[in-house]
Amino acid sequence: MKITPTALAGLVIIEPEVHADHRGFFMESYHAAKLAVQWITIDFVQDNHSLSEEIGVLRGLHYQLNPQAQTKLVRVVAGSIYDVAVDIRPSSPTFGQWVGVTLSADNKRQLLVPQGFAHGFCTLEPKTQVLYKVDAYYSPQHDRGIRWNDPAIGIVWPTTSPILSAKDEKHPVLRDAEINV
Ligand SMILES: Cc1cn([C@H]2C[C@H](O)[C@@H](COP(=O)(O)OP(=O)(O)O[C@H]3O[C@@H](C)C(=O)[C@@H](O)[C@H]3O)O2)c(=O)[nH]c1=O
Repeated sequence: MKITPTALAGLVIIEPEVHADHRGFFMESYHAAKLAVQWITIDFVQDNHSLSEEIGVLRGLHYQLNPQAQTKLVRVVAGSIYDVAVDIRPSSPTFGQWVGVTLSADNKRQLLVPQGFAHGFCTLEPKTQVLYKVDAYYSPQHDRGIRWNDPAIGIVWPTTSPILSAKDEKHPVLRDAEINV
């Protein structure tokens, strides 16, 4: 398992070891003890799975307020996404900065998004399926969003006209968002 830090503290890319043979491949997609060796210990409690039918489906930018803030371990099992995390930790020296990584069924990369980040992704292929583990249960009362195209954040998405949910069309910009994470 290879762990690569990003420019944002705590946000890391994880690449599992892939064992390929004539049948296909095998990999440990999650291994608590191997992550613990790298000082990453998380008690995941919920697994999520989404399917996006079209290219250009954008889900985000999402987070939950305390005490239901979530760490997310994101991976793709069909298709590919441009996966984005924005640092919204109020006291962080990188507050408001973002990182984007391509995750695909082929590259098998995972993005570990810590609590204190807003998260979103845009599909790069039709019929893309995303799996992610979270360490706090979904809580609609704590669920919040930030506008995907907040100019102050300046994310360079793969499309300027994404397919959005009704909810994601209405989020405030970061400056107006509630962020007691
Ligand atoms: C996130 C979530 C949603 N739901 C329900 C609520 C709603 O009826 C339906 C669809 O929810 P949403 O529109 O919020 O789904 P979606 O836009 O896919 O939300 C997800 O986006 C990505 C980027 C994340 O980071 C996730 O944490 C999550 O916020 O599923 C659950 O039952 N449990 C959950 O954990």
